[in-house]
Parts: sequence; structure tokens; C-alpha cells
Amino acid sequence: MPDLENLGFDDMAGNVDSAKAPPAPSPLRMSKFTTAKMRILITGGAGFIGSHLVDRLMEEGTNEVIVADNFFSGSKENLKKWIGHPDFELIRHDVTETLFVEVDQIYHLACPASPIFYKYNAVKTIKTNVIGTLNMLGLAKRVGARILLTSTSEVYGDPLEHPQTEEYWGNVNPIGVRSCYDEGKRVAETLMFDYHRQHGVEIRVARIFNTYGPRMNIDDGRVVSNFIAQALRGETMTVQAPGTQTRSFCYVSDMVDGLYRLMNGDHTGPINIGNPGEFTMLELAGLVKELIEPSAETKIVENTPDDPRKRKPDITKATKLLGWDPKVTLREGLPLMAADFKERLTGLKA
Ligand SMILES: O=C(O)[C@H]1O[C@H](OP(=O)(O)OP(=O)(O)OC[C@H]2O[C@@H](n3ccc(=O)[nH]c3=O)[C@H](O)[C@@H]2O)[C@H](O)[C@@H](O)[C@@H]1O
Repeated sequence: MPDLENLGFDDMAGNVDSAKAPPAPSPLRMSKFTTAKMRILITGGAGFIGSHLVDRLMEEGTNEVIVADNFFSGSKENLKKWIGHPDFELIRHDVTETLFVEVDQIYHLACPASPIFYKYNAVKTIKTNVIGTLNMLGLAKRVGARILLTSTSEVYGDPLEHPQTEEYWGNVNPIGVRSCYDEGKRVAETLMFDYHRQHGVEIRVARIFNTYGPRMNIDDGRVVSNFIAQALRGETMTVQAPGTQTRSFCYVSDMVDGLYRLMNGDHTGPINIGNPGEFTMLELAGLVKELIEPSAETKIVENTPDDPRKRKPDITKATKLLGWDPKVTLREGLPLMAADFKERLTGLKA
């Protein structure tokens, strides 16, 4: 039996004994704690998943939300309904620089997530993952905040185990073109557990699997957004060879619910959050044709290096420890995303 506590994993009951008591919030924050709203920082909150999380937290009405985003891939447009709200603040900030705010919780999402975007400036991507996570952990330690990292299924690399459980250590190329992201997130996870063991910081680590839904950048470059945009523009859908590689697609509202439950539950993780429905890229293209644009055609194009051949989360832990399971099927979610893309592409909605 491995020493789970020293590995940083939850035991089967999902508990990790901290080596230390968590750092205490500042006296001012403490004094207001029972009366003030929960103050929550979301790094990357102007992005696709981040902005949906902002909606969820703002709609509760019991939170103050601060978004820090450098707008590399995120957009103010995603947050426009909250700008000017007294409980909402938007800061143009790059997480590779330190940030001083007094908060109770930190959702640390900031990082470009589409392969095209994260490979564009690989050095910046790894700095974001390493220095950005160090900065946010330093903040969490100083103010006694609980911090949640959105890690990724990419920590499993091109997996040799299928489906992937949280105990699988992965098969990752440390020097490839994707390494800035997948190795970057692996280091970020290490930093989270080191701050937890050494300094008692309260951590939560989610491993996010492919997520889709309204508000994704139309030219984001990921497969669901590409296929839908191509189908709606009358272009041919580009299936990267061989087309039999698989992914499991989670609708964004399910993802946000999983992150929220993880943050507010008692388990550090890492916990897989994803929809275990598994599809080949050819099947996905077939669904887009069937559900969105019957005239859409597909063509096979060249793939990129180190593309994982298969990916599917084992969500036993999320179900058991968080009471979470995804509700929206791909058949239900694709038309919802297509409706949003259609509105934006035809300019009906600014
Ligand atoms: O969500 C995840 O778990 C991770 O997956 C993504 O990486 P990837 O799965 O490669 O995402 P896509 O770029 O959407 O590619 C998925 C598959 O679709 C294929 N693809 C992509 C684009 C396209 O036009 N056509 C196409 O067939 C790719 O070859 C790949 O096999 C992102 O890198 C990460 O942000 C994220 O953490």
C-alpha cells in the first residue's frame, strides 16, 4: 500500500491531513468575516470557463468577485453584464506578476488552454503555469485563502491507461511542443501540494477534461469550436489524422458545477472533472453534420506532434466525493453552442 498522504493524494475517504494548520486571514478580513460577503478571486475569469464561473458566483448574490485577466485569450465581452456591478471588479493583470488583494478563495484558471494559443509563446505559457501558480500560492498563504488550481487531463499525456484515474502518473513528453502546457500544469500541481504540506495552504486541484459550450472563442482552434464554426461558415470540417483519436467532451455548466463543488467540499483532489462519454473526432464531425449543418463535409488534414490518441476520465472520485456527475450530453450541448456561435457569427448579438 503506497503512503498516500506523502504522495499528496487523498485516501479513499478523500482526506489529506495537513502537516500544518492553514494560514490565518488578516485581522480585518477576520473581523468582517461573519458579516461580509465571501470575496473570491478568479484568475483567467475573462476566459471561457472563467466567465461562466463568474456568472455562477455573482448570481448567488453572496459573493464579491474579483477577476484578474491579461486578456491574452479572455475578453471583457464575456463579462460585460457584470461591469459596473458593486460586487464585481475587473483587473487587467498578468499572473506572472505578484498581486495583492484580500480574498477568501482563489480560483486559479489563468493560462491559455487551446494548443494553438499555448504553443504561440511557449515560454510565456510555462512562466504562467510556474510563476503564475507560485504567485497565487504566495497570495493564498499570505491571506489564508483556499486556492483551487484548474489542472488538466493533459497531465496524463498520451495515456497508457484507459480510462484515466487520478492515480495514473501519465505518459508525457518533457521536451515536446505541448510540454509548456502539460509539464507546466504538472509543476503547478507539485507546487500546490508542496505549499499544502509545507505551509498548510488549503488547496483544491481539478483535472479538467475537454470542455465546450457558448462563449468559446470562435477561432479558438480547438476541435469543437473549429467544427461548429466551419460547419456554420460553409467550410469543410478539418479532421486531423487519423480521426480515430478520442476525446470526452464536458459541457461548460457541468464543468463549473464540478469546480464549485470541489472548492466548497472537503477534498484536496486531484479530482478528474469531465464527461466520460468518449467520441472519435470522426464521430464528433458526424454529430455536427447531423445536428447542426447537414451539408457539412469533412476532410482529413495533418495532425500536430504528440497528439494524445485517447482520453476519457474515470470520474468515480468526483461522483463519490463531490456528488457530481455531468448532466448535459454531447447531443444536447452541441446545438446550444451552435446557437451562440450562430448569433455571434451573424452579428445579431454584439
Ligand atoms: O481539455 C483538455 O483536457 C485539454 O485538451 C485540449 O487539448 P486537445 O484535447 O488536444 O484539444 P483540441 O485541440 O480540441 O484537440 C482534440 C482533438 O481534436 C483534433 N482536432 C483538432 C482541431 C481540428 O480542427 N480538428 C481535429 O481533428 C486534434 O487532433 C485532437 O486529437 C487543450 O489543450 C487543453 O486546454 C485542455 O486542458
